[in-house]
Amino acid sequence: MNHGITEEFLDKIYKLTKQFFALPAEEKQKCARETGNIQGYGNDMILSDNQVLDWIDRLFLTTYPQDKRQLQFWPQVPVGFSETLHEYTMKQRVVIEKFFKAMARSLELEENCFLKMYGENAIMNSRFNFFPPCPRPDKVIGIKPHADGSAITLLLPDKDVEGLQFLKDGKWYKAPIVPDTILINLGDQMEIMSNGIYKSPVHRVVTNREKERISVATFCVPGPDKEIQPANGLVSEARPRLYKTITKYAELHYKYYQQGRRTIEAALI
Ligand SMILES: O=C(O)CCC(=O)C(=O)O
Ligand SMILES: [Fe+2]
Repeated sequence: MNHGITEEFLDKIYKLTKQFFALPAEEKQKCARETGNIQGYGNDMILSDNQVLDWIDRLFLTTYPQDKRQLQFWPQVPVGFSETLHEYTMKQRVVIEKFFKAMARSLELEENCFLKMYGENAIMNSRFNFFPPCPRPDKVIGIKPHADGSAITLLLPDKDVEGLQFLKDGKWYKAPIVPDTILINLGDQMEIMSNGIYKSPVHRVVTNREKERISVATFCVPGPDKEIQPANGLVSEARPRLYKTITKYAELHYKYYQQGRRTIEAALI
């Protein structure tokens, strides 16, 4: 809320996402991911033999910095998809900057403290998720329990179909549908920068027998050259430093995710 992006614009993203996934398979395959590349269209990635796959189709695109875009994976149809994604990326950048400043102020830190660590050329990856109806929702999960490996994630959950759940004190709680909202989820790298004051919550997506569901998650990730560590102002004798200095956290995160493990454990001192 108060993100300055109109409901009309968000509706356009929802509509284009639905239109993309409704295309015939051969049309979507034009954006298909190639082996060893995370960008493009495909199912859950297979990284090991005994992995339980998520019930999901996805289109994963790096949207920022612009020279990291691999435009061969950006859909030509539905018409307007790529232009709208570019526009959304630029609007999100404004939200991200404001959000990091507000987070720093909330901890009585200099307002650019997180932004400086996060970097000017931080990466944005947008993941368009499609969860088809699933005949065995009791057995199959849409996205298995995980915490995001980003600093923050800007999420557009489906406007009509629930599915996202958060873990708190050992229990799963449904995230309510709140129209016209971008849900900002804190990722592990924000937990590290805040020395554990802000937590990166574990969440999952459950499947559903009758209805398909979509969501659009934009992961905001510090560039690979950036060192991420607890902000100086948040470390004291009373509150010792909890995490190591980390770089390239995102790479570690993919491995841990597929093993159903929490990456943040690797960062603990
Ligand atoms: O589909 C959703 O609502 C959440 C997606 C999610 O957690 C993710 O893509 O990391
Ligand atoms: Fe997530």
